[in-house]
Amino acid sequence: MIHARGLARSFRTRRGTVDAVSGVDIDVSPGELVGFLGPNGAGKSTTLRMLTTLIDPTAGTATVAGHDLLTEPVAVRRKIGYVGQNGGAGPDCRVGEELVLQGRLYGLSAADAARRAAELIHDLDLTGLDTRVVSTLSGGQRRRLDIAMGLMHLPTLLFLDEPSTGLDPQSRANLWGHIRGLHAEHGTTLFLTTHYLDEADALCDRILVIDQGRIVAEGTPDALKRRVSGDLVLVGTTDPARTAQLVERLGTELTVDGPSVRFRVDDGAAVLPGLLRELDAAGITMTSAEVRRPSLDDVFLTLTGRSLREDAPAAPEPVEARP
Ligand SMILES: Nc1ncnc2c1ncn2[C@@H]1O[C@H](COP(=O)(O)OP(=O)(O)OP(=O)(O)O)[C@@H](O)[C@H]1O
Repeated sequence: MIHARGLARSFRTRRGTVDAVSGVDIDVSPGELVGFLGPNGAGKSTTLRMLTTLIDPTAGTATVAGHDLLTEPVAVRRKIGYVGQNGGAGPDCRVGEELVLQGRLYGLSAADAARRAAELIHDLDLTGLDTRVVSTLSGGQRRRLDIAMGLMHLPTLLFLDEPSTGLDPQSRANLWGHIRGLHAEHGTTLFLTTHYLDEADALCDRILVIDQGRIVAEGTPDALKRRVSGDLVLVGTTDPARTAQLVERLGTELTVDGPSVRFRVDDGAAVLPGLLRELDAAGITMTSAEVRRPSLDDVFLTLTGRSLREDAPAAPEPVEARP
């Protein structure tokens, strides 16, 4: 669905040239839900704007939805939907009219546009809002309208630029539900940018991590987490000093903190039963046990030497768990 090779974009500014994107390769298969994760200024929006034909690359090639980005930009635009950070709906327009107009702009007949608008109003939980003026919608409703507009012409590929930025936790969770629903029900290929780790983790089948214009990692959320050196195991026992001696050969980064012993191993769940038996044999009681899988933030830290959270705005909390 997307095949990009060496895609790059630089901008000339008064202070010199900014290499916003420095040659990225991207492959997205039909039906995937791919997240493009990176801190502020990493190059996410610039990449998205190139892939959606809004700006030309300075180097590289790409096919998007089966068409060449450089030689067939109009065909690309017909096949894709794009929901930018600021949305496309005019503040003074009415929800239903705006959707129908969008459909008409993409060549749908008046009847087809009205039918499609009604479907999307239902699918994106905008029922009862079709005569409302856009500026009176809540942030979550507005974002869902933006997505509906991006879907009016039945694109096979939808680009979403930071879909949940600015939304409260409830609206975010609700929007994620809708995005998952669209993906599951219609098989729409989705490519979204985010600087929220929890969003990438909760929504995406696969994540590309971009930093300073380059893709620094790629994989499923779980596979990326496995790239960090193993699970963190925390066990509480009645004799932490002797416990530490027993676990010394099991893992690395061993620390004792009060009754708790922490260490890192490849597979925390696999070592716990054996450890429990050894502690039992030594007359030591295990009072608690916890295995912590690495977070995507740990991945980013391992890859770049700095925390993603240092750059990214804090995500609203709390958020729903992945179903
Ligand atoms: N039109 C432009 N002129 C000059 N520099 C630009 C322009 N657009 C983007 N840049 C620069 O390119 C780099 C990448 O910007 P981009 O907007 O792609 O990052 P991003 O990952 O989307 O960030 P954010 O999460 O803040 O939206 C930044 O250093 C930015 O300042």
